[in-house]
Amino acid sequence: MTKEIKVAENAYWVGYVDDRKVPFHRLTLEKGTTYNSYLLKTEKPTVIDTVDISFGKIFIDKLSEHIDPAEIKYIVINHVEPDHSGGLPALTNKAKDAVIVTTELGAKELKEMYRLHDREFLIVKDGDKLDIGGKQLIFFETPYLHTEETMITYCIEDKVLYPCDIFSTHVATYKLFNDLAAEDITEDFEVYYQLIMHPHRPYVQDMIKKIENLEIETIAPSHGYILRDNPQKYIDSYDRMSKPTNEEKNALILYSTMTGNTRTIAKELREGLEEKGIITKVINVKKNADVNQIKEEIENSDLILFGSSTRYADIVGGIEEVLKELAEMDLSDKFGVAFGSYGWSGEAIEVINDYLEDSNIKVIDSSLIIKSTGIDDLKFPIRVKFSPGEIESQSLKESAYVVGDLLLA
Ligand SMILES: Cc1cc2nc3c(=O)[nH]c(=O)nc-3n(C[C@H](O)[C@H](O)[C@H](O)COP(=O)(O)O)c2cc1C
Repeated sequence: MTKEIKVAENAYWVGYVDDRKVPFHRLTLEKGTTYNSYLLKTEKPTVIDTVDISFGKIFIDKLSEHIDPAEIKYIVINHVEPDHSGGLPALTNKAKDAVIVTTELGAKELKEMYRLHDREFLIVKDGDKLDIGGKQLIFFETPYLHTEETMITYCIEDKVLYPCDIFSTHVATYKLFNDLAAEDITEDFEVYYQLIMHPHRPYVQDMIKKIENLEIETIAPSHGYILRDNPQKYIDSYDRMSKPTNEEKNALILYSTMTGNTRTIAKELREGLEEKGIITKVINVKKNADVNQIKEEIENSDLILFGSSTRYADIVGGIEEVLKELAEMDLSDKFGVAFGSYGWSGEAIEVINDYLEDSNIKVIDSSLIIKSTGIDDLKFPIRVKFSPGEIESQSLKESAYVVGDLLLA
């Protein structure tokens, strides 16, 4: 039995300290990590997040030092990734009647991941409250921090924020409170932010707005240190690191069209990029366009989006004349994206992508987006059948946001 770690009155850490060199997001966590789970021992005992999927049994043993797991009434899952929800199969096995509290998307994903279709779920939205008998919890949706379904939990009576991955550090230690740390934790804290949160920094700003009126005495995240000494310092640090930079970024959208559908795509992409603060220029590249002038525009841009519709399996307008030049240019510091409207096969988009691949531009494709952001429902190159409808327009905006974030990272 390890020493009791108490976060607040009747609130205990029931996590696991993983002192291996932990493989994580294609990195190795040299200092290991912890999976922080918390037990609120109220009239309706509640567990907030669990541990990595490899440590289900140890987790139940740890929890059993405080309570018979069968007594658990609520299991709050802030974030479905298996390093936090992985103890759920072991816990639900013991806590037969516990209700799982999470977001709508979280519930959908958990049911699939752990075959929990028969379990009772309580779906919560931004600002919803839950009385757990002696303490009240409030939930806030914090999408993309770190994945789309994520939320955070605040305990009103204890003034403790349980933000899951947000405000975490990767370090294996039983001295879990920041004031007990043997060394300055700033670097570990900031490195974690840069790796996990920074690609989603507009959402960090949204999250900070949601918590700014909460009285927070302790931040109890899901990895590493529990921040009870000056928690505001860490919120301010996230605010500072996630603020948009003044460094100007330029995008160029080049397209060719027959009837205007690809122009509409270009317009949606431009609007999305501009919402991200990226200065965006759009050029309709007609036959006999001035290729040298367009090359100059490319040189001055950080991101170039090349679009064409498909006509008899081929590219339209004058854009291919520009594409032919790319292999001879140094584009190694630039990102490139292919897009276009099509009817049934859309070869032009793929041929554009081939031109990009044959140059040294950094081609944004689905693989790169998944690896850098974890987002898998936006497809690159960007393909739209005929004219974009409402759903496609929204998706184009989101694609622009993701590309914009990549550019600003
Ligand atoms: C003459 C002609 C040929 C076309 N050939 C193809 C084709 O080979 N493959 C395809 O996917 N779509 C084909 N389309 C459909 C267009 O790509 C589609 O209508 C697209 O939305 C047009 O976009 P735009 O307005 O930007 O030119 C063809 C359309 C026309 C008028």
